[in-house]
Amino acid sequence: MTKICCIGAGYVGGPTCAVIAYKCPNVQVTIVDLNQARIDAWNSGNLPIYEPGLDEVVFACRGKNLFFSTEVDKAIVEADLIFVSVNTPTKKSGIGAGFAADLAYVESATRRIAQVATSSKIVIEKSTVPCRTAESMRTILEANSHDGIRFDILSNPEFLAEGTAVPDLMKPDRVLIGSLQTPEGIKAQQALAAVYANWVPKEKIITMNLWSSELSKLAANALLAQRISSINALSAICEATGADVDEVAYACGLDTRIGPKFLKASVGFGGSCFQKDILNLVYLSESLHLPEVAAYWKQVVDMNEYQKSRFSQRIVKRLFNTITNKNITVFGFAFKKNTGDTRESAAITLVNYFLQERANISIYDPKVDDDQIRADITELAPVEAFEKQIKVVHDPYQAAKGADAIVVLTEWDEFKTLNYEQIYAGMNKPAFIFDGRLILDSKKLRDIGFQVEVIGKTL
Ligand SMILES: NC(=O)c1ccc[n+]([C@@H]2O[C@H](COP(=O)([O-])OP(=O)(O)OC[C@H]3O[C@@H](n4cnc5c(N)ncnc54)[C@H](O)[C@@H]3O)[C@@H](O)[C@H]2O)c1
Ligand SMILES: O=c1ccn([C@@H]2O[C@H](COP(=O)(O)OP(=O)(O)O[C@H]3O[C@H](CO)[C@@H](O)[C@H](O)[C@H]3O)[C@@H](O)[C@H]2O)c(=O)[nH]1
Repeated sequence: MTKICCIGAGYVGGPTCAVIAYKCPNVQVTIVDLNQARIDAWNSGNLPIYEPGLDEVVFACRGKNLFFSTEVDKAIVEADLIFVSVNTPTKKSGIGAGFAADLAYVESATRRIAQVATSSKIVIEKSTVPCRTAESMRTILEANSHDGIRFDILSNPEFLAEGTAVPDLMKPDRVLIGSLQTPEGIKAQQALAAVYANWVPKEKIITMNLWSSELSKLAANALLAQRISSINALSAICEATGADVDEVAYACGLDTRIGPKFLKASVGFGGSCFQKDILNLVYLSESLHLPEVAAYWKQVVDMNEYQKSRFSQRIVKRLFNTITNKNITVFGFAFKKNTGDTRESAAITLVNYFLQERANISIYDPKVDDDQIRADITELAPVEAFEKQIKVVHDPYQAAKGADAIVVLTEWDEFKTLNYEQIYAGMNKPAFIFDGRLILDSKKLRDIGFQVEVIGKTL
């Protein structure tokens, strides 16, 4: 029986390897992590991450061919293939701070493999890493190889999006497997391809060289984020001219060369990947002495910051140039719908801005934990300000009671079907609603009596 170990039981390692176990009953999968609480949650009825369809997958195989454990060394020793799926956050200090990826976790997982392995392994880079990281991993592994043990390194970046992780994994657009183009590298590539071939059509399993595979991951995220920044840049022109950004996106998206996806204007992209990976690409470009290339990609992130600040300023301006002591209700704190994840969520930036303007804020999100909201906000603002000015509320109607304005920051479907007559009745007048996700029926809201402001539209 093939044995797979996955180091890192996070948003990627957990769902990815759970789906492998689900689709490959003849493969034994052990997902390990140093974080005991996370592993305990994976072994409980309440999984540590919310993803539609994930419970079914995990509960179907857990205890059969899927295991969660903190026994990292044991799982490494037993495995034939080892996924390294640890976090690679942006460095907060030292060389490259604010841009470069922090590879400390990748390195420590790699060193652990080198230290404890007693047989040859295929080591798979699943984390998103700068181009040529596999070379450093190989150097560490080879320097620590002993007793004729061989390590082959593959790059197998993950393209799942949060909120749709399970369907993305079940039916991926493509699976990339990069390897050194040596006979051993190609053999390792085939071994991993054989695992995916249990459910992914052969033509979607793409093999290529290691560096192309590593760079393709950063490139795909940069191109996706660039589309959002492009439509957001156009949303500013729409607001200034009377054009409607949804109509512009629709018109452009009908061109088959452009396509309709990822052209939804918004308050700005969030999530743990886009900003981190673009900054990583910017750093890589600078390290390669390509300043023009670095500046080009940096602009995608700058435009995203501009969009958040532009929307905040529009809110204050419409609320008669002050929100001090006004009641602002925030609908949605997650970085996108169908996830409880708040990493780099636009809501964090906006709520902090409202705090600085000394507004009273009530926040409603259907999935994000209260503690998470508190942690995100107090990372930037004093705890006293949080205590005094912020309430986390578990009911949208309660959250909007007595509000001067509602600000929609996450595109949760439930926000479309709330009873806005009831909400309007309980708000201060004039009652404002700011749609940062272009999901609400503006006409209906205006008929109720709301003052409605939508990104990329002048109503
Ligand atoms: N979140 C996504 O949607 C997504 C999608 C594609 C790729 N990625 C990439 O995948 C990687 C992982 O992302 P994530 O969101 O799953 O991160 P995460 O923070 O949710 O999970 C990483 C886990 O690795 C564990 N870990 C760190 N070092 C370890 C070690 N030495 N031994 C054992 N466990 C260790 C941490 O405790 C943590 O639980 C990142 O490089 C990210 O860029 C993320
Ligand atoms: O038209 C759009 C599409 C998305 N977003 C926002 O963009 C952010 C990112 O969304 P999405 O890409 O759907 O979620 P992620 O989970 O961050 O997934 C991205 O990042 C992952 C981590 O690298 C990759 O694996 C995925 O392919 C890539 O889509 C969110 O804030 C969305 O609300 C928009 O504003 N407009």
